Amino acid sequence: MSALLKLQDITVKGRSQPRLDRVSLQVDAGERIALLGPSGAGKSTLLAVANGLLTPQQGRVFWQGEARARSGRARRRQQARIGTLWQDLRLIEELTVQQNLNAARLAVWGWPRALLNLLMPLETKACTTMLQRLDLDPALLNQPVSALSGGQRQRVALARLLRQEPELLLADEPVASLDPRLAGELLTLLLELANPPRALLLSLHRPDLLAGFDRVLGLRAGRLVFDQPMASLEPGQLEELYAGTPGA
Ligand SMILES: Nc1ncnc2c1ncn2[C@@H]1O[C@H](COP(=O)(O)OP(=O)(O)OP(=O)(O)O)[C@@H](O)[C@H]1O
Repeated sequence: MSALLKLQDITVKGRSQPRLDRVSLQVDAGERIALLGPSGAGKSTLLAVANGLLTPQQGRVFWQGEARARSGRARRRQQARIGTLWQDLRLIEELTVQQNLNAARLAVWGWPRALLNLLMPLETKACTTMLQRLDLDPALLNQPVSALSGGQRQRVALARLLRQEPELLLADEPVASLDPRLAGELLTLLLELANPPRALLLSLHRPDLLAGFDRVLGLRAGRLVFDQPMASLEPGQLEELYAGTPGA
């Protein structure tokens, strides 16, 4: 498999200690990776470096073998290949489902088409297909997001993510605030959507939900303490990862 994302010796400084401390890892096409670690370990920071929102003080980031562009069109083009599912979903409440889905295309559309989409939502057929793929009724396309249930919102957020046509999916603790049923459903969906060659890197607080992942990373105090196939993870490694933290 080929490398999608490579982080090399990444350090992000923090107030008293580094948020990430010389972290190196690679995400290959088709991998489904769970990122574990106690609160404050640096999981969100690592995902922010991965999606390009945060530039590390030290180290290098490569996307498909090329050094990450510092700014401009090349950077946006690289970032458009990486889709992020945020814990709070970041849907735009007052806009319709279709306008929200199309928000995923703004990076490639340019502003005239983006403006037109606000007046007259575009690409209805592609949006309908996306909703159907996520078992949502296409009649929802014209509904404002504010009218949807919690479960529908999650699926719309996933549909928007897919509409971006990313090669790498990132998700920052997507199940943290969900009841067990919704959490299980969302993880199953994400694992299904991350079908090869697409890859998934997902941070998680819950080691009980690791089924279906190929690889697991353990982060503690900004350091990568393990990076291995899921099948070889030992219970003792989890105990050590969470030792001395609340709830451990
Ligand atoms: N914007 C920021 N500026 C400075 N330090 C920050 C900032 N955001 C987070 N930190 C610090 O960086 C460290 C890592 O935080 P991060 O949010 O990446 O951890 P996390 O593993 O995602 O935690 P959680 O599971 O609680 O979300 C923590 O010590 C945190 O206080």
